[in-house]
Amino acid sequence: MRRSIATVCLSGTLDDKLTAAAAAGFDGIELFENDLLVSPMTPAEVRDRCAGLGLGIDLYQPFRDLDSVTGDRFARSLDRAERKFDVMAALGVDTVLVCSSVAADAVDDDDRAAEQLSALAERAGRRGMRIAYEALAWGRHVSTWDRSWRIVQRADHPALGLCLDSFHVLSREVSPDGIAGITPGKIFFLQLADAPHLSMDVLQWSRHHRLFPGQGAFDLPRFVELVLAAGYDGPLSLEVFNDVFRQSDPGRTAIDAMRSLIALEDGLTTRHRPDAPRLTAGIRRLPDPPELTGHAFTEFAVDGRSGPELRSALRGLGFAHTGQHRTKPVELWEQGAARIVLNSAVTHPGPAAISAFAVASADPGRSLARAGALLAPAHPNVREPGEAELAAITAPDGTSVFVTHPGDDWRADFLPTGAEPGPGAGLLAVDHLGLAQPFDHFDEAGLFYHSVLGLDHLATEEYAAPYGLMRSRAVANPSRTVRVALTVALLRRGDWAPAVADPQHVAFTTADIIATAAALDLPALPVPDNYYDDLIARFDLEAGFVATLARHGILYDRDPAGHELLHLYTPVFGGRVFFEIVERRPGYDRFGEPNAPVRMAAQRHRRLTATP
Ligand SMILES: O=C(O)c1ccc(O)c(O)c1
Ligand SMILES: [Mg+2]
Repeated sequence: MRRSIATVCLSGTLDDKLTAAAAAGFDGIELFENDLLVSPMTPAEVRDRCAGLGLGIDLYQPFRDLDSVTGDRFARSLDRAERKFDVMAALGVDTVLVCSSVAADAVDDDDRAAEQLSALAERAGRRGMRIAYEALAWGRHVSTWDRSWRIVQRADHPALGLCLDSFHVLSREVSPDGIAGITPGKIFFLQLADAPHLSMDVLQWSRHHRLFPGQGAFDLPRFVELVLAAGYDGPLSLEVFNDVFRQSDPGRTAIDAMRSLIALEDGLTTRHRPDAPRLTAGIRRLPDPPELTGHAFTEFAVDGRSGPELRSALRGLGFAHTGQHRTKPVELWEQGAARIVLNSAVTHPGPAAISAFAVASADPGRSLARAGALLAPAHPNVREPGEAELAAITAPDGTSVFVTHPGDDWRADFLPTGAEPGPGAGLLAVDHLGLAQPFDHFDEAGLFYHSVLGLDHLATEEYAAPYGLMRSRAVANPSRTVRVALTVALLRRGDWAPAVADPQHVAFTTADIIATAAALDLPALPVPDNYYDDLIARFDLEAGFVATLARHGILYDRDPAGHELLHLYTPVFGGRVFFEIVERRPGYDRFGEPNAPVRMAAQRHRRLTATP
């Protein structure tokens, strides 16, 4: 199907927006009137510019407050419309979006609205144009899709149809099911936007918090299937009002937008409905995401200062330095199936950082083909002759994501040091990575990991930490052998809050955290007694058990179904990274989020009191 994007989704001048939309591969745009008004280009120049970029203009929008007004005002609206039809003719666009009236004096009368829309459609039709009528969720009287459809039916004019906007439909209580029964050909335009669940005024929700499909809480695949069931075969067009996107590099936003549409289309075809072949005739499919079998390795970039600190931390955790890269200053450290790579070939010295991680895929070629189809940038791989071919993509925060074979052929690039990975402290494998994200790319990152690697979104959690509100959203594969917890500070202002609010970490699993804790040779993280007092109160735990936890600085969480997590954190090393050790009791599928503020305060406290 045709893929389009409203200019209002993108930042910059009209020319910036068109260039970005074209570069991301869109077929067309919805031209938002304001973008034309502020542009020095004439409508004919805009038409030529779009044509030169291979973009069609699929919709002109919006025309406001036409319907339901009283006599005089309506006559003026018709004159105003004729002028806009002139502009549309020069632009070469044949459909205009008319949104339901928000005017204080709008009349609550479907017959009158139908009559007026029909009169407008008559004028549009004479010029070969069409009116797409959209019920704004905050329309004065017409605020639901079903009411706008009743009015369009009543008007019964061939040049009048509906514009359905997923935000307006799904933000209201009215069920969307009836959309499948709309007369074929009467949906003139489809606008797509996702949004998080928020309990707030619907206009504010729409104007500030819309997201691209797959980034919010709406069931867009189902919505699109209903629209396709009604015979719609026009563009899938994104219309996302979002405060961050309005200020972000439009080239990047347009790629994020295109990725969301590609993933949405792909999600449609995988729904097994009896009428699926007919519904999805024009839909493009991606290679299915292959099964991921685990974290292969995690790479830290270190420099002369952070490197020694991390080496000593890994030793304290029971890791052994088992391999040295054949050609690069890169070390392999191992314990059980947990592998850490320390890369000293950093170009920008600074705090240690998770620069890359590798996941093992049942079919790396197919994983990468899918990533490419979803516009994931390929990571340039500098490889010497004879070295393993390690393909990688770059995640939105710049982290490289390698996709390896389950057989670990990448290890051939490391010469054994002779050190054997002994039992260490009982660490078995990587449980998850904690990757702090820049605020502006948090939603993009969630969609990236979900669509590119086929990781499912787990619940989003928010918690109040000492230096600000944090949001965490984890993604994981179905077998939970790959988990990534994305976190973000919901606001970053001034320089009071220390950068320690944004560290990254690797969490390892153990089968017995008390034995592991006893075997560690690391500085402890001071967990306050207040925390343990509260544990007893909150969870009704045995005092003796809690005393054991306290002795080792182990934290505890229990989900509502009674599944338990025991975990401990290390201090921050190398300026920006720390480790976690988890003992997940069967059934626990979270990340101990309630304990994150305790960890942050303790890490901060230790920084202030520890001698370097
Ligand atoms: O917020 C608005 O005004 C507005 C305008 C046009 C649309 O298509 C829409 O969904 C919202
Ligand atoms: Mg809309």
